[in-house]
Amino acid sequence: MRESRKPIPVIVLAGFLGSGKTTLLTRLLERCKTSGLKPAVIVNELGEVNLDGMLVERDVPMAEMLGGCICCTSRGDLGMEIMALVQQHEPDVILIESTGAASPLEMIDGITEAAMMVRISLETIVTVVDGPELLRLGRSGKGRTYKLQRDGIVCATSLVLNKTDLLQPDERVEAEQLLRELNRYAPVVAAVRCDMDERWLDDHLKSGAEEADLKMDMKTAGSCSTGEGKHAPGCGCGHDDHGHEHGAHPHGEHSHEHGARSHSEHDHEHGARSYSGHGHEHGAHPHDEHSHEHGAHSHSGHDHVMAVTCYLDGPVDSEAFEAFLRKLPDNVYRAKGIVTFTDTASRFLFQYAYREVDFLAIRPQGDVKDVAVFIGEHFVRDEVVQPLEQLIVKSDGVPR
Ligand SMILES: Nc1nc2c(ncn2[C@@H]2O[C@H](COP(=O)(O)OP(=O)(O)OP(=O)(O)O)[C@@H](O)[C@H]2O)c(=O)[nH]1
Repeated sequence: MRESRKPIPVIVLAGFLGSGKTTLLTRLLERCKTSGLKPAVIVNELGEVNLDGMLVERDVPMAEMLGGCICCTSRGDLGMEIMALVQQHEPDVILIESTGAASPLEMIDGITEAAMMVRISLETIVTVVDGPELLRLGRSGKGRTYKLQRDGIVCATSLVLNKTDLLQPDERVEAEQLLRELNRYAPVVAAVRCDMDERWLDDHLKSGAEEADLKMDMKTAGSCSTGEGKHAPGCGCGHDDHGHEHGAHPHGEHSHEHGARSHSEHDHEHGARSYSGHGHEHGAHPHDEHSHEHGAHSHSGHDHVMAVTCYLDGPVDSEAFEAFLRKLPDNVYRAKGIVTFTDTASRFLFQYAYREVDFLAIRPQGDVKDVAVFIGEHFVRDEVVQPLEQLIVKSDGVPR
């Protein structure tokens, strides 16, 4: 158990929607496990279901802040969650994954407020950057989405240039230069699937290890430092530690052509929270009045980023579902959820980010409903939800 007088380090995982925060969270948690560190996690999602928690092992204390953006909920809420975790679990390190639409600057206030009550210290803000998206938005150099992405980069103490497998070598150089221009101080590491080396992970978790006087086997840590531009090795894993099939296509194929990818998360459910403004504009969602009719709930954390949560009350055909994802409107840039297919035995966690689709076979514990969450800018809810509802096969075996 940690000495009570030493502050517990808090690490914020920031980064725009779909950049790879949950991927990094799972890597940090795996490293905590091998290092004997006891983590606690706070997960924040724009949708009303904790899909990001799907892969967090059940013995890791986790607080969920769902249905809104951590930086827009009252700072007190974040502070209360931190205090509750510290008091109940006495973790060695607290990892906070923010929604991809959060401004870390706003979260810092909440964490600092908690620091006045319990012994914690904000050690690191790691911002995970989606390489291709950075270039796309950086080249246009304008728009609120770019501003959100830029804010995350500017206030980072550590930057991960992720998804470099999707960048040409010259594009990677351009992306690194752009990051340098936006933030001259934070070390930048390029990565594929946030596959950071052990040294990097230990450096980010180390204050917890030192303070808690726990055994961190530094001999196993790589010799590579967190230097600028260091390229982390690509992920070669086919399985995760949770007995899930990794990277499985619903038809059993591993399709590189279609960008089928693997991913791991956890599930929980929680009620939506209310907002209090901190200098953002918050409008009611224009389609809110329809949301309950179809079992879907819409929510807008920032006025231009909205999330629609849609529960599915039957299975769908896997090919039709994948085709549906590929035809999502351009302004829906993130979708994720849990589906049951008519033509496979397993249920799947699906991920969609900027036209890339991933399926992961899962066996959720407990009563987990099929659900899809769509996140984007100013999209028309029914253009997304109606085609999906038409795919749902009712108990008589007929699609709607
Ligand atoms: N090609 C590629 N895909 C990646 C990489 N890292 C993550 N992904 C995929 O990108 C998608 C989003 O990854 P997540 O880790 O869930 O991203 P996130 O930032 O937690 O997403 P939100 O919580 O929705 O903001 C998943 O399908 C991942 O498998 C990478 O380096 N390369």
